[in-house]
Amino acid sequence: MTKQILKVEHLDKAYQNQSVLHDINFSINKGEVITLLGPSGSGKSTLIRTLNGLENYQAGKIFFEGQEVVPTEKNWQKLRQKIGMVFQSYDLFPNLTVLDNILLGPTKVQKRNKEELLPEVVDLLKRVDLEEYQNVYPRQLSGGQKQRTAIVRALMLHPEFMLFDEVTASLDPEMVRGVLDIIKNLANQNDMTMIIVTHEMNFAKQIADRVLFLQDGSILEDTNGQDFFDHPQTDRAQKFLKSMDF
Ligand SMILES: Nc1ncnc2c1ncn2[C@@H]1O[C@H](COP(=O)(O)OP(=O)(O)OP(=O)(O)O)[C@@H](O)[C@H]1O
Repeated sequence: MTKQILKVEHLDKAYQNQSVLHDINFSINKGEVITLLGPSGSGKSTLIRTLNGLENYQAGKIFFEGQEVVPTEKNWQKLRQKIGMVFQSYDLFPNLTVLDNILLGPTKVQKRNKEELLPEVVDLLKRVDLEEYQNVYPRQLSGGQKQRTAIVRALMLHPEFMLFDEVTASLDPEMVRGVLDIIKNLANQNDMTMIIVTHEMNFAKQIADRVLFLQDGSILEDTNGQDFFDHPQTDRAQKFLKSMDF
């Protein structure tokens, strides 16, 4: 049976007096990959951050695995053990090595011990080609390496659901592919559920089971990935794809 991971109902969000998300409704099932597309300022980052409790909202409901999320900081903290998030800025601690950055969450939040965690960290670092960098500090890494470290850090908490917010936006072009390949591998393995904000249209087309297209804070299209790229229904989405040279 298909398991619904997340459902959003009638979500409204404003910053001060500026309304940025209006009546957002969608759901995502286990193993599904959604890409969130839309012009700059359409509300993509705000929406994805709201799903992880990093932004408050004024109206609407969010359900995680069938249960309504009562939006208190304590509840979000608990949920963030199940919902991993990787941002455009890597947010690594500069005074901690790669290894210690990765171990911080599982040791502090989940109270697991370092020795027990090490084989898993090493395995994940191997998978992202960073095995040699365990004892290096973030300032000694390239942007792509930092981003791959941030992804491993998120995966160590064994999330059921991953949110990626423009993770390649600040990377040099030659670093982008490595990071996108890791996300693609994750999507193909483990039945990982994902919502991805990206400006990389080829990647979005390859990975998206579904596309949510946002415009001015509203979902204009919620459609199967292939259909969105082959036959966008709205003029606005057609124009958007053209503007992205797609
Ligand atoms: N912290 C904030 N305070 C006030 N307004 C904000 C804040 N963050 C975003 N906004 C506004 O909310 C709207 C949506 O911004 P958001 O960053 O979610 O869009 P986006 O689709 O992710 O854009 P981009 O593709 O450029 O990253 C914009 O008008 C933006 O100026």
